[in-house]
Amino acid sequence: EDAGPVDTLKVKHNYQSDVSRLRKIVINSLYSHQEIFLRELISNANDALEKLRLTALTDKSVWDGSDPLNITIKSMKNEDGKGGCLVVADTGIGMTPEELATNLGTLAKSGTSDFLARAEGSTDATATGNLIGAFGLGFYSSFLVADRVEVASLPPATAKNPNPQQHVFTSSADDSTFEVYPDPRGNTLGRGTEITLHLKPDASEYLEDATLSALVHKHSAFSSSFPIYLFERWTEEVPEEIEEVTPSETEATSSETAEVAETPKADADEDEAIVEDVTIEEEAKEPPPPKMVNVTKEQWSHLNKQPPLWARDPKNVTKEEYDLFYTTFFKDFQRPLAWHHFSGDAGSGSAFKALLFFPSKLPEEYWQKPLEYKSKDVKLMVKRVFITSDLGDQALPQWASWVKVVVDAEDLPLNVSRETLQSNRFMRQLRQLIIKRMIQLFTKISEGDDKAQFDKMHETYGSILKLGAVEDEKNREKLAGLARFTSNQRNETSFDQYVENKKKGQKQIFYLAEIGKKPEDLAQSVFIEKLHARGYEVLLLTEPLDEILVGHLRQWKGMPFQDAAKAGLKFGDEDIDPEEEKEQQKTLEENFKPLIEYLKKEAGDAVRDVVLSNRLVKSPCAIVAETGGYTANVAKMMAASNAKGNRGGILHDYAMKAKLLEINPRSPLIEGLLRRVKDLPTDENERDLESEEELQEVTSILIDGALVRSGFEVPDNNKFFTRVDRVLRRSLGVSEAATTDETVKPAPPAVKDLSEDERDETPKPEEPTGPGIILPDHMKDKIELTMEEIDEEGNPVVQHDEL
Ligand SMILES: Nc1ncnc2c1ncn2[C@@H]1O[C@H](COP(=O)(O)OP(=O)(O)OP(=O)(O)O)[C@@H](O)[C@H]1O
Repeated sequence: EDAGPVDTLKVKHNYQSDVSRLRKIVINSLYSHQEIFLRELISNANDALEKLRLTALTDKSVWDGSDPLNITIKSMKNEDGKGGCLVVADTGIGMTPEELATNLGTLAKSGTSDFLARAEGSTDATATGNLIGAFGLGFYSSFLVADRVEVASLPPATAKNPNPQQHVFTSSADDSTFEVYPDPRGNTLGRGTEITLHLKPDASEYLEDATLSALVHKHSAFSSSFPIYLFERWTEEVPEEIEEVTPSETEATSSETAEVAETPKADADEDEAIVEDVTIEEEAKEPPPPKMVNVTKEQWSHLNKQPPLWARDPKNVTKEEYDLFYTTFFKDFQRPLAWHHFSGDAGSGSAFKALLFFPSKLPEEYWQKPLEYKSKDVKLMVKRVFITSDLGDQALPQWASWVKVVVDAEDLPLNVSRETLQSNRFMRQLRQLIIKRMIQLFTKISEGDDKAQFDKMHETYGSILKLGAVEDEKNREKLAGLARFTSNQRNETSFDQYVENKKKGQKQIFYLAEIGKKPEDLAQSVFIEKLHARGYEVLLLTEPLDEILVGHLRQWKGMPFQDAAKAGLKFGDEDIDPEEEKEQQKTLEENFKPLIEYLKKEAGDAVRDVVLSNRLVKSPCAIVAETGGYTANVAKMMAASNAKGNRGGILHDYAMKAKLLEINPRSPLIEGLLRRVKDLPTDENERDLESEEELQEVTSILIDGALVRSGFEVPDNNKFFTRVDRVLRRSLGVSEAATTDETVKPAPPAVKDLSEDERDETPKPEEPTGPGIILPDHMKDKIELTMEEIDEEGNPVVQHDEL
């Protein structure tokens, strides 16, 4: 075959493998999401127009503002009525042939492999659909509806590329290759990109104007601030009188307006050009009623005529419109949790309108590294023109960096460069302004009646509020006030609610912290036994940031925070009955003095002191950290993070040891121990060493038990269990000297020592040759094995014959 002049210029490329994989997913598993292709193409067209406009800010030769920036959609049915093409075009930045090949032939997006793996692993089409909603398939979604796609593109002339040439990228749905070649039609576009989709037979609905118009309204009404035009044709029946023209004159009329029909002007909606193509259906018959004729009318109709949502009066915007705006503008497939639509002057006279959204879910990448996440969704517009989403030095603090905002300023000069923007007063105020509005929105949800929304807010943003309170000193009080905690009395309480609930005389906010523990388990802790029994509220802090936050706040409304696992706990009513209480305490201390002295000696280094407890009800004892000492929770964090800080230093050692053993004078166990200690003979000659050792052992188990009960680890697990074993034996009356039969069945011989045949043979069940030991045949006459069974006391029971 003779290669035509164009064919010789065609360059064939292979798709990068990721692209092939992606196209496969598109073609095979996304049938039910066909319609998203239009949204994706419009979004790309919008980006290309935005890019052109931004480039033109600094380089007027690219676009001097004279020709319109717009997106057009036109369908063309085949003559035979079967199938046809859909053409989506823009007058944006366009692509060079190299860009056509790289942009459309490779996947440069981060996270693509992850997306592919997830989409390929999923059998659930809806899940894949959601993934795509989140990820955006972009250009490749064309193959959902098209067998073949042609992309003609022409970039603007620049100093570097003074004579750009229009090129075509073409590929079929089932090809693993694509071609790029000069457009045989020449530079027809003027500038921009034109995508022609040769629709699959099952996608012919996208040739219908009504379907296309509905789709644009559904998915793309808010996705572009550039006009989107649809080429519409329809037939009207009109009285014959207007058609007092000959067919040739009609053609002339139509060609006069053809230009308008072909390329919509920027103001096409005011100047709607209608092309009338007339067919005379019937021969003129006499007389009236007037003859009716069918007239085909055509028009570029402006689909997104409404001003952008943020510029409208909030009173006239419906919830559906906010939802739709959010999902299309910020490309999220889930509806937002809440929004705030406001305007103002940023204190500097710069009038602006803004829309702020809380997503209902935060991106995975935010949770993975919240401290490195950079906001990309504060979109700054000037007079409806997108300028930047890079706030540079004025970026939001980490806790707020996920928020999605569009701000449209009226008074900023349109050609502000990004650099001058950074130092602009409005920009400096923008950050505080957004944060203020975010806190207002959180407060509104907190105080509102929508319980479902409130719950969702705490599920999604609970930790964010705490992060904010820790990170953002200026807004600490406000954010901490919004945070909710579980307590021993209710599932959610704020610091304010806690303070309202305080008991008479109570001067401390009680809390107990252990990361990762369930609040209901924490509620069982020894440390809050008495607080709980007496009806005091204790905050149960189980999230990583909780304790840090409490540490930063130190107090709330004048009430200091008190760790229930630490010394210093005061109910606040200790002074109500001072004389009687003090007397009682004195007697108790006097009474328990011998036990306290004994325990101090026995506890050795494990604790710094032993005291009578005022926080225990049922438990015999607990280990309490002193002020400056590590609680079990902190000790665990230190171990987990392998914190080097003071480790090995004097402070660290002090903090590790700064613990008190608190004993409960009303516990029968402690009373029992006291009796035994009191009974110890004081005379050297009367000492009973065995019972002294027993008492030491019991005491040691009690202390270790207190450590465990209080969340610490025992210093030596082996010693602990050896002691427990001994005490168990004693209580069961088993001899302490009795040893355990430690005979075990040895592993069979190594496979490499067996002959070939034996290796393949499946082992036959053998007659037992001894206490459960099976020898392979070839070893039976080589090995002599004697075994003896012993009883508990270690005495032989039966003597087995030799094997
Ligand atoms: N109409 C267009 N005009 C100019 N360039 C385009 C056009 N459509 C696509 N491109 C280029 O091709 C690239 C790939 O497009 P694709 O739709 O696959 O991904 P994307 O637009 O980068 O991502 P996403 O669709 O998720 O926003 C774009 O980044 C852009 O550079």
